[in-house]
Amino acid sequence: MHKTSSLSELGFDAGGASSGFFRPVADGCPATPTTAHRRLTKISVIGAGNVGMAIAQTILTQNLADEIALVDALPDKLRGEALDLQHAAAFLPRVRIVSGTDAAVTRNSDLVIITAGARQIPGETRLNLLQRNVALYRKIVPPVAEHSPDALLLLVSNPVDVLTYVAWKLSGFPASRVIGSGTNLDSSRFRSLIAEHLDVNAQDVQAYMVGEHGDSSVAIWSSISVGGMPALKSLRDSHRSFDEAALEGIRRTVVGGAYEVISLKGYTSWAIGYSVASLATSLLRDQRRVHPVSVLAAGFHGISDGHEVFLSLPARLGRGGVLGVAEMELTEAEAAQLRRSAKTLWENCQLLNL
Ligand SMILES: NC(=O)C1=CN([C@@H]2O[C@H](COP(=O)(O)OP(=O)(O)OC[C@H]3O[C@@H](n4cnc5c(N)ncnc54)[C@H](O)[C@@H]3O)[C@@H](O)[C@H]2O)C=CC1
Ligand SMILES: CC(=O)C(=O)O
Repeated sequence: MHKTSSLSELGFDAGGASSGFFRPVADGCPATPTTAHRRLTKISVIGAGNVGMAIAQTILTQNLADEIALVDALPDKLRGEALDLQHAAAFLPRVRIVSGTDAAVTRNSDLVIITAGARQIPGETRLNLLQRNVALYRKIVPPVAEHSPDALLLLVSNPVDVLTYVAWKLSGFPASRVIGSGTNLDSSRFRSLIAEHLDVNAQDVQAYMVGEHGDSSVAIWSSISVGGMPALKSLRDSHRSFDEAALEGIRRTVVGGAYEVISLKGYTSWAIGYSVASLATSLLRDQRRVHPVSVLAAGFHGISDGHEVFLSLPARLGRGGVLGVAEMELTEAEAAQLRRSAKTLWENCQLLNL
C-alpha cells in the first residue's frame, strides 16, 4: 500500500508527533465514544484513468468517504494522480488517500467501484470492448471480492451491463450487492435535454432511460414529469411535432451523446463522475433513492427467469445495495424493446461461459 508522500517518508518519525505538538487539555480523552466507535467509510476506485479520477474527485468533494483507495496497473500514473489529489487537501474534507497496484490496498472497503478497462475509440460500440474487459475483470474481481467480502460492487467499465454480470459471477456476491452504473447517466442526458427545452432545472425533471447502457437503451416516455406533473401530453399538445419519429430522434440524441463527446475529446468523464458519485451517496448514506441502474433483470417485463441478464431498471438503493426494483408500467412497444435489449445482452453473457 502506498500512502502518498509524507514527512515520515522523508525520515521524520510520525509516532507521537501530534502529542508533541498539542498540549493535552484537562480531562481530555483521546477520542469521544462517538468518534471511537464510528465506523469509517472506505471507497476503492479500481482504474485511475479519466473515469476513475473523475469519480474519485467528485466523491472527495461530497464528503462521503473517510478513506479512498486508488488502484491502477500503471504505478507512476497512479502515484501522480494520488499526489495531485492529496495536494488539494487544504480545500477539501479530511480524507485519507491511499494507492497501490495491488488489490490489497482495497481491504475492508464499503464500496468498490471498478472503472479499469479499455475504452471506445471514435465509432466503436461499447459491446466491442467486451473480450478485452472481461479478461481484465477475471484478474481484478476475485482479489477485490476476497479483500472486501461485505462490500458493495459498483461497475462502470463497458459494456457495463455484461460486465456487471461478469462481476456478479466472479465475486460470488449476492446480486443485490452487484450494481452497474447502467442508464443513470443516460437518464441524466435525457433529463438535461428536456430541461433545456423547457428552461427548467434538470433536477426537477424526472425521465428514465432503461435497458442497455448503450445503443438499444429504451426511453420511457410516460416517465417524463416536470415538477411532479406528467409532461408528455402537454409537450405533445403544445408541439404537434412530438410524433413517434421525433421521440425516436430524441432517444437517438441521448444515445449519441457519448459518441459525440468521445469524437470531440476522446473519452467521457465528468458526467459519469457525477453519476457514480450520486449512486455512491444513495448507497452508502442509505438514501433509498430510485436510480435506473443495472440489476439482475430475470423475470421482469417478460424477461425469462432463466436469463441471468443485468440491465437497467429503476431500483431503490440503500446501504444494503439494491433494496427493490420498481414495477414500471410499460407500453407493449417499450417492453418489447427491453426484451430485445435483454436478448442481445444475454447472448453476449452466454458466450463467456462463466
Ligand atoms: N458506464 C459508463 O457510463 C461509462 C463507462 N466508461 C468506461 O469506463 C472505462 C474506463 O474509461 P477511461 O477511464 O476513459 O479509460 P482510461 O484508459 O483513461 O483508464 C483506464 C484505466 O484502467 C487502468 N487499468 C488497466 N488494467 C488495469 C488493471 N488490471 N488493474 C487496474 N487498473 C487497470 C489503466 O491503466 C487506465 O489507467 C472504459 O471501459 C469506458 O468505456 C466510460 C464512461 C462512462
Ligand atoms: C462512454 C460511455 O459509456 C458513456 O459516456 O455513456
